[in-house]
Amino acid sequence: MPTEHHPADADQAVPELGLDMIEGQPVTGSLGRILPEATLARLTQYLRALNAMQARGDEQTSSGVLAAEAGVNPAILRKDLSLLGSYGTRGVGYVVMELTEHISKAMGLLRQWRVAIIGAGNLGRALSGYGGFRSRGFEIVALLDSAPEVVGTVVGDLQVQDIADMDEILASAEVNIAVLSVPGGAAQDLCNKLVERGVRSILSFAPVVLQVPTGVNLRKVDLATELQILAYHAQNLDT
Ligand SMILES: NC(=O)c1ccc[n+]([C@@H]2O[C@H](COP(=O)([O-])OP(=O)(O)OC[C@H]3O[C@@H](n4cnc5c(N)ncnc54)[C@H](O)[C@@H]3O)[C@@H](O)[C@H]2O)c1
Repeated sequence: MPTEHHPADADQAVPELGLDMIEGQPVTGSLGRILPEATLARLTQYLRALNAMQARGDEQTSSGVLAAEAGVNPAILRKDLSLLGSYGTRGVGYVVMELTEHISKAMGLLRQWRVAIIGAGNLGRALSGYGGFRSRGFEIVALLDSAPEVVGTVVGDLQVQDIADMDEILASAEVNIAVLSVPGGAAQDLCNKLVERGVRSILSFAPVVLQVPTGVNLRKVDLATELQILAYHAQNLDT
């Protein structure tokens, strides 16, 4: 079992953690390496578990407890945290607040991200009405649509704006992340326009493959794919 050091000790042992999050660029670890996608996904699980610990007043935790609450193997957790230059202390473990801040900093979550949702249909309206983004550092600052009957309607504290005014809206609202919740046929054109206007982080729900140039981060959410994978596993359980 690897020795664990307190994060405060780690700061002394590793004076320059080298954590950096450049807008639109992948997160890099203590050695300046890009963190693996799987590690990034697990870091969000650690944060969720740490937030739950904070909510119930736990001040310290161990890699074993954190791993169990995050649903991850403890050895993998220690390896992930070592990529951030973060170490606990054997017998003491991690200070919950410090580790939360450490992971949040590495992931670029100590700043507020300004999100525009393009497409104010069923999905766009549901997303913009969800209160859980703001507390995690993502503020929905604009909701845009092209349909005349949708533009001007109100969702929560946002009024749907006309996509024709996208340029001014992106600039004035200082948008740095865009969410595409439009039909597949409209997605690539909108994606191109967003990139042309300097948006370098795009999350798409559209059921199409989108092309973006180097330097733009595109992520896709596809519940249908997840369901199909579940169906495959369910079928194997039945046989
Ligand atoms: N990835 C997933 O898991 C998932 C789940 C549900 C829906 N979807 C996809 O998300 C998208 C939205 O689904 P929905 O149910 O909200 O559809 P919807 O028809 O209710 O809403 C789409 C909205 O996009 C607007 N729109 C169309 N073209 C536009 C353009 N060029 N500019 C701006 N707005 C435009 C429409 O006016 C409409 O309000 C669809 O592509 C759907 O397939 C994905």
